[in-house]
Amino acid sequence: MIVTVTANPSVDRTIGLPHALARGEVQRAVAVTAQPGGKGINVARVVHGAGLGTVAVLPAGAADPLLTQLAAVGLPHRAVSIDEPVRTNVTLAEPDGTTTKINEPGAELSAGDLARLTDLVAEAAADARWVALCGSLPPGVPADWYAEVTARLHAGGRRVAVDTSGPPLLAIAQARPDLLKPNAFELAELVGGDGARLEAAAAEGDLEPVRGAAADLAERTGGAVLTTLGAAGALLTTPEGTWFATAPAVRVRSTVGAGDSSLAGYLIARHRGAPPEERLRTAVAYGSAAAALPGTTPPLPAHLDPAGAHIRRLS
Ligand SMILES: Nc1ncnc2c1ncn2[C@@H]1O[C@H](COP(=O)(O)OP(=O)(O)O)[C@@H](O)[C@H]1O
Ligand SMILES: O=P(O)(O)OC[C@H]1O[C@](O)(COP(=O)(O)O)[C@@H](O)[C@@H]1O
Repeated sequence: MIVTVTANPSVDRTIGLPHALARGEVQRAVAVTAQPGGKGINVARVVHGAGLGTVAVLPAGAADPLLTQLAAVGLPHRAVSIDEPVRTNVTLAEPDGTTTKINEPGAELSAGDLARLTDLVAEAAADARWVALCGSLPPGVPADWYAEVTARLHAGGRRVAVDTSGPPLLAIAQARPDLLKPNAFELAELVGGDGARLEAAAAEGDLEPVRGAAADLAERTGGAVLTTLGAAGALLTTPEGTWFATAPAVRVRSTVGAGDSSLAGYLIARHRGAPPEERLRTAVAYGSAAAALPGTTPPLPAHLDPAGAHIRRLS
């Protein structure tokens, strides 16, 4: 069982444009979709699609459209009821696959909401092997909440994966999560440097900058670090070794949910007892399959091209 936590869920509204985005001009959308979103929800949908047990934990009012959407897609979930509506995050999708995301701050959680969410996470995690804490934190939630929840889950013998950014990411390393999933920009936030340069160097075959940065981070957390590098692939750093994988070539339609799908792929393979290099292969296969699908559509096993990922051991 893999439990996911999304303190700041969303309804993802994807607006398809017929041409490249033209700032300051009127453009007509060619397609508009609304899908359940938020990082933990996306991870849980991929895990569910792979046939593994999962529960997504989140805050949302009983009549919120997000819960209707989750019921419609059949995702097992448990929600703490809140008063404010769940946010809407907008993606502008251009024909060449360029995606521009505008994420709202999210529904504020009161101290009582947060206490109930924290208790629900502990309760849902009772049967879990892994708990994935995913995404930004909404207003009202302190930046060290993931660190606090991680300590509580560790005390109960659970393994914890974290995918976040900004202040909650800076606060998590000292809680020693078992797995961190930064992208190149988040890795640079944590250890310094320039994320775009890390990704560009990796795309040109120079893996040393990202290898060194991820090794620094892994030393601080003591756990594994899965650094995703967009079209350049991903790097897995563990106490047993470091591996790089190229991403399978795909026609990109929407990269929204690609990183979440990578994390889900890693956890699916880990849950099945796969060795590190196969976990990495599964992660990039899921990430690239997500990038080839529209909006926030979660990839299924049938969408994967694991042979399209080439794995190299670096150390
Ligand atoms: N343009 C792309 N072509 C192929 N695969 C991609 C592309 N962009 C992302 N991916 C896949 O999705 C994974 C996660 O992407 P990334 O952009 O690093 O994550 P995040 O969404 O967290 O920023 C990558 O490791 C890769 O497998
Ligand atoms: O919590 P954040 O950082 O605002 O991100 C939430 C957004 O990210 C997503 O989870 C997609 O994430 P990735 O593209 O990084 O996989 C969307 O579903 C959601 O709208």
